[in-house]
Parts: sequence; structure tokens; C-alpha cells
Amino acid sequence: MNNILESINSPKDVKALEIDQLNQLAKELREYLIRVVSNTGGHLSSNLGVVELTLALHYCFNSPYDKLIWDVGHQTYIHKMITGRREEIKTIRKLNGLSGFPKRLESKHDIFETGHSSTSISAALGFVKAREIMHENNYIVPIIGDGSMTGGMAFEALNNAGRLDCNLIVILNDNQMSISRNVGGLSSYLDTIRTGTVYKEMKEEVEKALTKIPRIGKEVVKVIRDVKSSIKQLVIPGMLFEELGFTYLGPVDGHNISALIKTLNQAKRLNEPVLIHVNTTKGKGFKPAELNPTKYHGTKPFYIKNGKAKKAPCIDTYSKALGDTLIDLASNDNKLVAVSAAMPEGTGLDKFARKYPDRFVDVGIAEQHAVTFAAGLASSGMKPVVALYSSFLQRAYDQVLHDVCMQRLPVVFAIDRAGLVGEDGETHQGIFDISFLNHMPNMTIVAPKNKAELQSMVRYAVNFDDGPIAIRYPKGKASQELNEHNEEIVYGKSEIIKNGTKIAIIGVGTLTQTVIDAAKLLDNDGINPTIINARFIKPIDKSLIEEIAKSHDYIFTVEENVISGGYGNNIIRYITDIDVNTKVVCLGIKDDFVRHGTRNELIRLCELDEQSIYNNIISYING
Ligand SMILES: Cc1ncc(C[n+]2csc(CCOP(=O)(O)OP(=O)(O)O)c2C)c(N)n1
Ligand SMILES: CC(=O)[C@@H](O)[C@H](O)COP(=O)(O)O
Ligand SMILES: [Mg+2]
Repeated sequence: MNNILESINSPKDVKALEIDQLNQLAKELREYLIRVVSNTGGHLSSNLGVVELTLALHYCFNSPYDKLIWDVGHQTYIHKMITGRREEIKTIRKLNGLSGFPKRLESKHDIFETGHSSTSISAALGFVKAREIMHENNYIVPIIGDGSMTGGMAFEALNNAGRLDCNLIVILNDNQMSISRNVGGLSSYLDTIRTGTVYKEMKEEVEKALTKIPRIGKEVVKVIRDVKSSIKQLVIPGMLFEELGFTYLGPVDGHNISALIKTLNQAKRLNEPVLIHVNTTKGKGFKPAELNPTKYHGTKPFYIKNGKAKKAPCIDTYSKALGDTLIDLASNDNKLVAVSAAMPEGTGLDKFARKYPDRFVDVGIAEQHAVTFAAGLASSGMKPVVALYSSFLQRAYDQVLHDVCMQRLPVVFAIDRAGLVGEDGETHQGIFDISFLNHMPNMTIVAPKNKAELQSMVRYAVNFDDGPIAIRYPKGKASQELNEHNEEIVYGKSEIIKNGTKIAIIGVGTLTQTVIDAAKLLDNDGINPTIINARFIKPIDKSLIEEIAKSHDYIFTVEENVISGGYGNNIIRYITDIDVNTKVVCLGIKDDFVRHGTRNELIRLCELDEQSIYNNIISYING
């Protein structure tokens, strides 16, 4: 029975197996997955948790005719491995290798692309409508985690789905974890189902049994449906979903393949929306990950024997600098409140959360709510700092505009992972935030060149009370270079790093260092550029720009954001307004999505490394 995995080239091969062979395959898949991710890094814990579930799904459904729609998509490594990508999985998240998320170009079995959470049920409803119009009869199966179920979109979709009178099978993969421990009312509710005394019974069976009681049975069911939910919960598990119009099945042990198959087949027979509640263990089968699923949620390469990282992790990050500075500020300012949307570790707020639990709020995967919640705090005189990854802030565009900017509320946006993030790829690159914040009235946007400047900007922002302010900074190690340039932060003012002639180069944020390095290459050609650290992206430093425009032939702007709508556009607009002849050239990310690779590889690919900046400048000035 050894090496079943080697014989699996498509889901058809999975379907041909007996239960004990499926169990053996699950074991082999786990071992293989741990081996691969220990070399490549990636989302280990979530994938270890869904091995049996993925096998059961492919066993019971006919992908791609039936639609398996994964939420977030970080848990699709096993799915990839059994849909013809077993060997290629070794290239996962590497440049030109497999993506860490579902990609339609990669396989016909990846039918809907994701990376951001809580989209699966909405997308599934689109597939359901199309099925109805096309008179097809396939199964549509969104698979969503308990963390992703805390996102607003998931609730919007559940609300919509409840009125369907056709089959839709929602799988709720409940491992009690988001990246950190899952939070909020839904999570507590799911806990009560897990621990409920009759939770193994299906609602239908419970009702059937009650109805059989002579004379009063039907009445009892009716009464149960009417009493308060805590009591209902003891009798009819999943009542919340039932009330929304779903038939609730479960909870099912997500590591028991037979139980999973039985329940999936039950769900297939129902001509209505069904929610199957599956209990899994995040990190299952790898002790270090079971003990610390958060650490191995997204991991760097590690040694299998003890789970230790192969390379010491970078601890001096911009995220940590944010957290440490806020801890400092909070000690003298009891109005400071930090807000996270399910990313306390990633945004460096975990230490703050431990030190000031009363002034830290994790709202779950709910960026829109996080922003409007902060607007409420600010309206009450508090000083909220909302720390979000740039790409997830995209979710809250209207909340920033409508709830914060329009009321000119002093909310600080700490925008982490701004710029290229690397291995997570196109869904996660933080390359749009300047563009979508730039046009919002009342918004101020700044970007630090190094760690010390981030800290100064955070202090400045927390004490800034004239509207919202966004500080954007990248993933990774916080630079300690350029500390000699430490002018005080003054509203709307840039920082001159070096005065030169003819050419001025303005770096945005940490690219200032790269600009300085590119300028050294220009020096060798006898070109002595002026170098400026933008600091303020919005508003721009008009007097400095005017002065430079009048004394230089070229202004180059360099930013880790799409060119369209970026900082460079602000400069072009202003130069046009003041009617000078300086040529402005914007260097940044072209009008495209940027795939996955290491951050350094992508910086080169986007021509934002020192050599490319130098080459571009030379080619522009040489015509
Ligand atoms: C909109 C959005 N916000 C935040 C994230 C970051 N994120 C990725 S996975 C994850 C946890 C998801 O929890 P769950 O759905 O339960 O899956 P699990 O990791 O437990 O398998 C979070 C917060 C995201 N991908 N999308
Ligand atoms: C799937 C997802 O969205 C997160 O797990 C993300 O990959 C975290 O990114 P960092 O590793 O940069 O914190
Ligand atoms: Mg979870």
C-alpha cells in the first residue's frame, strides 16, 4: 500500500480508492507537504488541516464540472497536489513557479481565484445563478474557514443564499483559528456547537424524533423554534444557519474521511442550501504546527526534526517598529486605541495587545468594519490607529472615504506591506494604496525612508488632529541607514538629501535609499543629481517642487506603487499647473498585476532596483 500518492495524477485516481487507501493517501500527502513546505516555506498549518477534507471533496464531487471554490485559497496545496501538480508543488510561491493560491491559468480545477478572504460564497452564488440559466445540474461547493466567515462579505452572501431553492453546499472548515485565535461572537457560537451535548445529531433527525412524540411532538418542535437561541442550541445545532435558510449538517470530524464522505453525500441529496460544519485541527500531523498553528500559518523554510527556522527570522521589521512606538505613545496617552483586522502578529500589534488589552481591538477579518469602527472612536475623541496590510485596506475604500475623510476624522492608518510583498503574489502586492487614497479629500499620506522616520511619523500622526493620516511602509527589515538625515517632520515638507544640478530624483519612502544608490552610479557618469525624500505624498511640497522645477531639466519620481494615480502623478499635475518646462518622469509599477517571487526579484522585475533606475534615467536623458 506504499506510495499511493505517486499513482495520483488526477481526482479520478482518488475516486478509485477504498477508504483505507484514502487514509493512507492522507498520511502520504501530509508527509510530502511537510517535506515540500520545509524547503519552500508557505502556508503550512491550514493545508495540514484540510488533507482529509480535500480528499473527501474530490472523492464525492467531479471537479471541475462540480465547482470547488476555496476561500482565501491559502489551503489549496493538497488540492493542487491531487490535481496534477504534485511535482510542481516544489516550486510553490517561487518566481515562475506555482502560485500559493488558486490560479485559473494553472489548472482547470482552480476555478475561482482568491487571496483575500470571504469571497467564496458570493462567487458560488454567481455559479449557482449561471447553472440555473444554463440548465445545468452540477454541484457548487464553497469551502470557507471559520476566520473567513467573520468577513462581512460572507454574511452578505449567506443572507442571499438562504432563499435559494436549489442545492448549494457550503463547507465551513472550523479550526477555531484565523491566523491567530479566531475572535468574536460567531467564533463563540461555533464553540457552543462543538461542545453542545447533542451536537452529533443532525437537526433533521432531532426534529424527526421529536415529531414522533404523540400529540405534542409537532408542538415541541414549534416551541423549540420559538425559544431563545441559547436553549435552541442545546437541541438543534446550527440554528443560526437554519434560521438563515440553510440546512445545517454537522459538526463532522474533518479528519474522518468516511464521516466526511457520508455527510457530503447526504448534502448532495438535498435540493436546498446546505451548510456542513467540519471540525479540523489546524497544523494536524506536524506537532510543532499543532502546538503553534499561528507560527506555521505562513512559514519560512524549517527543519522537520524540530520545526526550527532554517534562517533566523527578521525581527527588526517596520511592523515591529510600529508596535513598539505605539506602546511607547500609549503609556502617556490613554486615548490611543490600536485596531487590527485579524492580523495582530503580522502588523506588529501583538505586543501592544498584551500590554494594553483594553485599548486593542481585533475585529476579525473585517477591514471595512475596522475603519468605520475607528471613525466612531475618533468621533468620540479617541485616537485610533488602524493597522492593515495595504492590499486588505482595498476592501475599505468607501469606509475611508465616506466615514473618515468626509468627516475629517483624525484616524491614523498604519499601512503595512505597502509595496511589493513577494511570495504571496498578485493578490497581496500593496501597490495601489497611494492611488486610491490620493484622490480622497482631507487625506494626508506619508512614507518613511527608514525605521527612525517611521517612528517619527507615527508620533507625528498620533498627535495630528486635523483629519486622517496614512503612513505606508513595506514588508521586511526596517532600514537603519540614513539616520544622519533626521530633520523634524513638518506638514507637507519633503527632505532634501543632496543638492545637485539638472536632474532631481524624488524617492518615495524606503526607495529613497535605492535612489541614493542609483545616484552613485550616475555620479560615475559625471551626473550629479539632486536627491529628495518625498516624505509627504499628499500634500506634495509645492514650494520645493516649484523651486526644483525651475532649476532642473528633469524630475524623476520613484515609488513602489502603480504609476497611475501615484505620487509622480501629483507632481506632473502640479508642474502643469505652474507651467514650467521641466520634464517629469514617473518610475513605478506599470499598469499590471505583479506575480509572485521574492521581494528582491520582483523589485528587479518592476525596474525599481538601483541598476534599473539608473538605466531608465540614462535612457530618458539621452532621448
Ligand atoms: C480580506 C483579507 N484580510 C486578511 C487576510 C489575511 N488572512 C489570510 S488567511 C487568514 C485567516 C483565515 O482564517 P480561516 O478562514 O479560518 O482559515 P485557516 O487559516 O484557519 O485555515 C487571514 C486573516 C486575507 N487573506 N484577506
Ligand atoms: C493568506 C494570507 O493572506 C496571509 O496568510 C498572508 O500570506 C500573510 O502575509 P505575511 O506573511 O506577509 O504576514
Ligand atoms: Mg480557521
